[in-house]
Order: sequence, then C-alpha cells, then structure tokens
Amino acid sequence: MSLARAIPTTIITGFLGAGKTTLIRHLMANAGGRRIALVINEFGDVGMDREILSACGIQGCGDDDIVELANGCLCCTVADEFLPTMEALIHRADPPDHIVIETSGLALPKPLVRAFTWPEVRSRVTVDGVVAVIDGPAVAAGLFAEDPAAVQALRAADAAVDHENPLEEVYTDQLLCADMVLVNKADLLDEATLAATLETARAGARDGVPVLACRNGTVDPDVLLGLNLAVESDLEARPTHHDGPEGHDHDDFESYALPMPPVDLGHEGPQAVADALVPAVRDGRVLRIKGALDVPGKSMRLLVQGVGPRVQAHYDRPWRTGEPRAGTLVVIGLKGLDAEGLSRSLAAAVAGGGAGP
Ligand SMILES: Nc1nc2c(ncn2[C@@H]2O[C@H](COP(=O)(O)OP(=O)(O)OP(=O)(O)O)[C@@H](O)[C@H]2O)c(=O)[nH]1
Repeated sequence: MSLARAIPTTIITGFLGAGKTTLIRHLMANAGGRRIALVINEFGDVGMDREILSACGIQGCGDDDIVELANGCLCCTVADEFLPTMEALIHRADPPDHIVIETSGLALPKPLVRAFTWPEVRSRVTVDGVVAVIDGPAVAAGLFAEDPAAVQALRAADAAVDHENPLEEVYTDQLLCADMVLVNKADLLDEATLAATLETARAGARDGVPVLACRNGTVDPDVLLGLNLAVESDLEARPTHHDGPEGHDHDDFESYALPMPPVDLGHEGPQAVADALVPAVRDGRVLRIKGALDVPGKSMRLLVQGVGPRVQAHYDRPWRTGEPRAGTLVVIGLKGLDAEGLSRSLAAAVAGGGAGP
C-alpha cells in the first residue's frame, strides 16, 4: 500500500471571462519552485486557454504540465475524462506538488469536488480549496442578478421554474462552493462601486469566506494555495441548485467556432480590429468571444479576447510551421443567438480591420 501524501488540488471556478486564465498565468509566473500541473476545461469544442498559457513562455507552463479537457464540461464528464486525467497525474514518475484545475466558466464546482471522493483517486488527491474568480464589472452591472418581475412572470406560467436568469444560476453555485472569492477587474471599478461589489459578493458567499479585490489575478500564490481544507469532506456545507448524482445540462448556452477572413489592419494597431468587433458583440446574448486572427504579412497571430462588450487584441505568438493561418473566433452565448448574422458581422469587421466594415 502506498503511503504517498495526497496531492493538494485547487479548483479555480468563475464565470466566462472573469479572469481565471489570467490568474493562473500569474500563479505560474510566481510559483516559487512549486511544480504545478494544470488541468484546463473549456466550454465548446475549440479550447484556447491551453494555447494562451503555453504561449506565455513562463516556465512551468510547458506542454507536459497542462492537460486540456476540451470536450464538454468537466463537471459533467467526471468519469470519462476527469478521473483518468487525475490518475495519470498521480501515477507519474515525478508527480506534481500541486494540481490546479481551471473549470469552464459554465461548470458547477460541486460535482467536480464530489469526484475527489471516488475510490480511484480518494487518498491520492485532496481539494485544497475552491477559488471563485468574479468579474467585478459584470456583477456591478447586474449581469447575474435576478429580475424579480421576470421571475414572477415565469413562475406564473410554470410553477417549476426556479430561475429566470441562467447566468445567475451558474454564478450563485460557483460562489456558494467557494472557499475564497476574488473580485477581479478592480481596475475597471471606481472605489464606491468596488466596495459595493465586494459587499454583493460577500452576501452571496458562505459565511466567513474571504472576499478579496484584485486586478489581473495578481494574488500571492501563498494566499491562493495551501488552504488545506479537504473540501471533499465538507460537501454538505455547500448548497447548489443542482444537487444529485447527475450533471447539469447546458441548454441555456451555445458555443460556435466561426471561421474568420484575414485582417487588413492598414496602418492601424491591433486594438483597431478589437474596436471594430465591439458593435457585433454588443448583442446581449454574446457572453464571451476569443480566438486568433491572421494578419497577412505578420509572423504572429492576433489573439482576440472579449468579455461582454469589452474586446482586446494583441499578438501572442508566431504561427507555427505547418499550422494553417486560419482565423477563428469562438463565441459563447445564450441560446437563441443569431450565429449566422453574428458570423457575418464579425467577418465584416475583421476584413475591414482598422478601416472598419
Ligand atoms: N481590465 C482588466 N481586464 C482583465 C483583468 N483580468 C482579466 N482581464 C481580461 O479579461 C479577459 C478574460 O480573461 P481570462 O483570464 O481569459 O478569463 P477566463 O475566466 O479564463 O475566461 P474563460 O476561460 O473564457 O471563462 C482577457 O481579455 C483578460 O485580459 C483585470 O483585472 N482587469
């Protein structure tokens, strides 16, 4: 029988675009000699986060230490994908000191924590803590708030309806499972709004859970790691909308990988194309957009990142030898999104580059 100590595992949860990958980049850059393995899961078939992390050039973000589970949502594919991944990490000749799991923005953390009690991994890994990254401006704008009038109207039509806002449902579950809450993007909030947003987050979290403000995920790894909470033994303290052995479905959300034409930037800088995309993503059903674009004549690909109506672009890494220079934008939105119309307007904005469509 092995007496190896259980490998502490930190689960990073948080809604689409809240800043989980940014937090992990900071963590990896400041790991202080810890060997950290990352398990990354994204909603939709095309994962970008592994690419973003492995393009960052930080030691420890090497390909071997990043496992991507791109198909489906980790909390719903525990047996098929998650457990074999964890077993492979545990049984490595040189197991990591710590495992960090970035869940998809739509995942509910509790079923994932429950998986740590499965016989395959119990006693070999333990959940050190669940960290929820909150998008401060999105919370301040009421993106996750219930609209009481709409809830009432739905209840009148169907007594079984609990939540009118599917975003609120995911957000609440993530917050209630957290051992630490980071209100990120504090740089985009004024002092009073930040104070109010911290209060809103505190009200949504369990009693006594620390709620910290941060920007660009710059949190000391000593604060983040080593909570030593054995969360899997404390599941009952964490309420959820989706208790039960089955996963949840994602019927409220859809994801598309949209092919994009080359960008003609003219004399403009990369942000010009990001700005040109904003009108197209202003549709309230678009929650997240990310992808890479081809700028002819440039050896680097142009990485685009958008959360709600904020879109940014920068060159992140050279196109690899043999890699097709095919522009793609992954869009995640609420069901009912006009994907064809969106695809047309995004493509027109991209083709127009800095000149605009
Ligand atoms: N202004 C500002 N932008 C931020 C901050 N943190 C992250 N961002 C930006 O927000 C966008 C989303 O950040 P990510 O770290 O990719 O978010 P995520 O939670 O991993 O996103 P998903 O994996 O799609 O759910 C990126 O464009 C980041 O550069 C912050 O503190 N301030």
